[in-house]
Amino acid sequence: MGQNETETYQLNDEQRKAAQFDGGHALILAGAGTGKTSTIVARVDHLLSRDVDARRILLLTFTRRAAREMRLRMMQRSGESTKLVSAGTFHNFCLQFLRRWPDLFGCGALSIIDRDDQLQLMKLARGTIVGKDAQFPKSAELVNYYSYARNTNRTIAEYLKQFTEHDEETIQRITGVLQDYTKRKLDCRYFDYDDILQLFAKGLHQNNVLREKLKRRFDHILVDEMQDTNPLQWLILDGLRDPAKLFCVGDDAQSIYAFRGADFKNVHSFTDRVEGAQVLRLEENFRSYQEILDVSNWLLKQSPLDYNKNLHAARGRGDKPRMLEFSEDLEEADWITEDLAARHEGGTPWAEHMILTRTAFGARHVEASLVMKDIPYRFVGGTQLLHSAHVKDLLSLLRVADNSADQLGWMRYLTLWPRIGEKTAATIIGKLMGISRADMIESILTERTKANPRLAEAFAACVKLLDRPQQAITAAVDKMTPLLEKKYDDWDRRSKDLKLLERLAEKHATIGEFLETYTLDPISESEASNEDDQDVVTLITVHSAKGTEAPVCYLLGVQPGNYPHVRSIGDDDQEEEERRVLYVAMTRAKNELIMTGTSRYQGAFVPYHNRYFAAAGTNSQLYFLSDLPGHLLGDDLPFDDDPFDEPIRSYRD
Ligand SMILES: Nc1ncnc2c1ncn2[C@@H]1O[C@H](COP(=O)(O)OP(=O)(O)OP(=O)(O)O)[C@@H](O)[C@H]1O
Repeated sequence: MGQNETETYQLNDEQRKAAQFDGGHALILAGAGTGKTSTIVARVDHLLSRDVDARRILLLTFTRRAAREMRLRMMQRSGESTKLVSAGTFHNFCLQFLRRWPDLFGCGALSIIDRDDQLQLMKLARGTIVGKDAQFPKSAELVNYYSYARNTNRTIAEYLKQFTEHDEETIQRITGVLQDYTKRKLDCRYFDYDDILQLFAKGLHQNNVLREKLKRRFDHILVDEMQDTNPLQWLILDGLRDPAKLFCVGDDAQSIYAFRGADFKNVHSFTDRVEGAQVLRLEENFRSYQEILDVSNWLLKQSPLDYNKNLHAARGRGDKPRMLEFSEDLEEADWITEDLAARHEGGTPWAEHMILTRTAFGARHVEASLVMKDIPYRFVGGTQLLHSAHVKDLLSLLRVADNSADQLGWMRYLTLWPRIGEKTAATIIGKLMGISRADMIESILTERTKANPRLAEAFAACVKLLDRPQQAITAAVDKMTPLLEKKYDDWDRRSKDLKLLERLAEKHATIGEFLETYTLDPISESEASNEDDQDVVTLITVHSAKGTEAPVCYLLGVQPGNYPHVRSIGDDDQEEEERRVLYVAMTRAKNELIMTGTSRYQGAFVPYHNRYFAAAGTNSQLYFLSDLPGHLLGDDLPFDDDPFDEPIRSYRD
């Protein structure tokens, strides 16, 4: 749904039936744009009208953005009382209870770490257990194994045996590294993304007291994007249901998170797992014109899987999607931004346009062109604000102020200062471990880092401001600016990001909460800087675009090698997921879908996009749109109507 739109329409019969369902558990199987979000919002309204206490409704989403959007729409529809509905991501929901009852879950204070930290920690574990062995899986692969096994609720050994070709000895060594990794994590009181769900699921299923407490907390559990739940998330829902009723909404054709262990069969096997559950369908699409759905329907029909989807448009007919081909990236980018500028000059707000990209990297030419033409934009899924080096430097101080056992944070913070190398830092960290009193830490720092008095001062200042994150950042910036100015040539540009941080922190109650929010659900630089500006173009990765829409959508890089992505070719499941990624992308458009691509692929320049692979010596079937009938597209792709590609019929025939 377009952000901040107020619903002025009536639900159709399918939606009403779903929203007012008064039976037990329900699965709402719905195609793109059929109003899943609207139906969930209407369901909450229905429950409230039946005097269900808002506090006993739980609404789980996959992203913070989706939760925010739901909260806003619930409020618009049903008013203030919806503020009492618990609406958040799976991770936030679980974390809230881990924090509330740490003893019952068996966890104390903790800091959430992101993938970069996981990699660093894994590198240390790999180095200790395996040493130098180029043949042994790299740290990134090990982090993936670790995460995938847990999200699919398997032991590491089980997972490795089933899904990799490693021999028994390697499996044992990998298990050893992962055990060392776990130990390091616990020593530093770190939690990674998956720990949150795992610990919650474990407590829920293995601790009867806890389960009874949790089960009694909610009467209705509403789940958005059910197709993206992984087995661990399913275990959580399963543990919370009965007497609580599940109301799960999903679309198997939009499942694009298999790489995180999501299993869209959770949708298919719902009625087998949840006895007596009913399946309701939503099939009328309210978002797009039929021509956009025709191309999307065609794409799904080519699949060997039966998605059983044939979306029809409530809005009727409009323009056909267009396919534009350029000889290179820059040309593609310039065309898009010129088109945008012309539309804006013609009176269309920037916000009505969305540019979808496969990856942040794949949009760099467009981003550059937007900047050059001064077009305001927000890049959702772009370069993460908290990932840039200078921001990480500053955050290292906040991290150690918040959790003094945070060894990675200390290593970064200490080595920023002159004459403190990794060895010295390691010695200081050794002294600090096990000490939790801030004044004692401060005196060790003062004693050990005499040449850099600001190092301890900055720490002391932040510790005092743990519950005033904005002021803590101001203090940290003040103390660290001379240091960072020297480190970065382009400090003027970088320092602007720190201002952004201060602004973001304003909304949070503690440093811990601030760090946690953006570690769990990262925010991009341009998203942070344009958070409050409404009239901007949205540049967005397809994965982040799920659940959103715009009147005009430009879909970048629609060309062989991208759909399916070359890396997925050969793996049937992955190829199929790629089809769903393209499907999600296409179905975001309300009025106009403009697909663009470049004609360079693997060095081969071929004039027509649907013949690249043949020219590059590759199987043309590997491009999803190679057989797309020309009549489904607008005028820019005259392939099927090519006047030179028709036998001439004699007038005598
Ligand atoms: N009954 C209705 N009448 C008119 N418009 C509707 C109706 N229901 C939903 N819409 C509109 O249709 C669009 C799609 O709705 P929504 O975003 O809820 O769909 P969705 O099923 O969540 O889509 P997706 O899964 O593709 O993200 C929105 O613009 C919404 O305002």
